[in-house]
Amino acid sequence: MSSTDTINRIAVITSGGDAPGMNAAIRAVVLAAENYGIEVIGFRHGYEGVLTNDFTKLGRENVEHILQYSGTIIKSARSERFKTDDGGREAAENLDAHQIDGFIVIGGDGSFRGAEHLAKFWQGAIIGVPGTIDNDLFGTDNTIGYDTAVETAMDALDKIRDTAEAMDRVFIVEVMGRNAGYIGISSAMACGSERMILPELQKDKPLTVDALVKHIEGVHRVRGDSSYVMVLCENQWPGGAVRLAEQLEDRLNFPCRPCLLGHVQRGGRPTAMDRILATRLGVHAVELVRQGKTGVMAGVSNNDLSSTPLPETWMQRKQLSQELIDIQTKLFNPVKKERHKAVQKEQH
Ligand SMILES: Nc1ncnc2c1ncn2[C@@H]1O[C@H](COP(=O)(O)OP(=O)(O)O)[C@@H](O)[C@H]1O
Ligand SMILES: O=P(O)(O)OC[C@H]1O[C@](O)(COP(=O)(O)O)[C@@H](O)[C@@H]1O
Repeated sequence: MSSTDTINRIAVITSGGDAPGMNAAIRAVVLAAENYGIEVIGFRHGYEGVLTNDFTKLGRENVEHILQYSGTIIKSARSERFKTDDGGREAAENLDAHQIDGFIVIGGDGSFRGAEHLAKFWQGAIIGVPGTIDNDLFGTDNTIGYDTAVETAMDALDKIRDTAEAMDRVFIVEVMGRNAGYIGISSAMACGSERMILPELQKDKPLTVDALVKHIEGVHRVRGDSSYVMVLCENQWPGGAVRLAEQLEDRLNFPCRPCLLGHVQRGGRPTAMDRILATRLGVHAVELVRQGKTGVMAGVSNNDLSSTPLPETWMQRKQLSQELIDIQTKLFNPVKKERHKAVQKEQH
């Protein structure tokens, strides 16, 4: 394995879904590397660029003023070809041809699986940097992009609430997260949503149209005419928010509107939190390469820098906060509160 003295050149890719803050992470890698006299090259379009040898040299002048922009200056992509053994071997040959000592991949769990795949064919140091809006990686408090995505969802939900409240409407707002409920629960709490449909809760006790209708009617009974904003995580309802809105409208006989936030959540100015996280993790990744570490993800745990073996990042499940779930589903659930009051009245 490489040691501090032998690190001359590092390659970096952004892979999988782009996330706000990826540019800040690239910048941090380049500036930290330059500090140690290490050259950096960026392969474009993730692993695909490593296969096609599509690369660019990255120096201070390329990255100085990019941290306020989302997207990624070296582009991101998904590559099916890389997943094969031939793909892995070809990528390794290209990295050797460039005399790369360390490889930094900024992406999500799929990209880290790709890093493990590469390690079968390539001997250099491989470090993962968690970049995904989904926040679904074990070994780091937050992933790069998550905070910005929640801000974006919150902004949209606040706007939806204005119309919902003015017209006493039900809205179903679909947020991203693939199969994780982090964006869902955080944006729901930040906006005082009446109901959330999260993958983590659906697994134990899937919600039905009947249960949702009952809840909406319960909220109307408690509050009178009022808005009702539901946060639905993607992939949690057949047909998504559009279908669910139709099903509810059929039963309730008043307007239920769907709203899909989609890729809006992947763009926009990264929040300060994401820029700072990305900067810390980019620098940390370079330091890990210099220390001769490989096969780990650079993370921040309890606000301290950490490193976690790559397979653990996707094999161990990061848990949603039970405290947040309880506040949303029990303490602040208007219908549960009504029942609680009724029980208290009976007891006196
Ligand atoms: N099991 C795997 N083996 C090899 N490469 C993989 C594997 N899973 C994902 N990859 C590579 O990582 C890329 C990004 O993965 P993907 O799941 O799409 O995004 P993310 O990293 O955001 O989770 C894939 O297109 C593929 O090139
Ligand atoms: O970019 P695509 O192919 O539309 O994929 C959408 C998916 O990407 C994400 O935005 C980010 O996920 P990844 O970081 O794992 O790619 C998910 O929330 C969403 O399910």
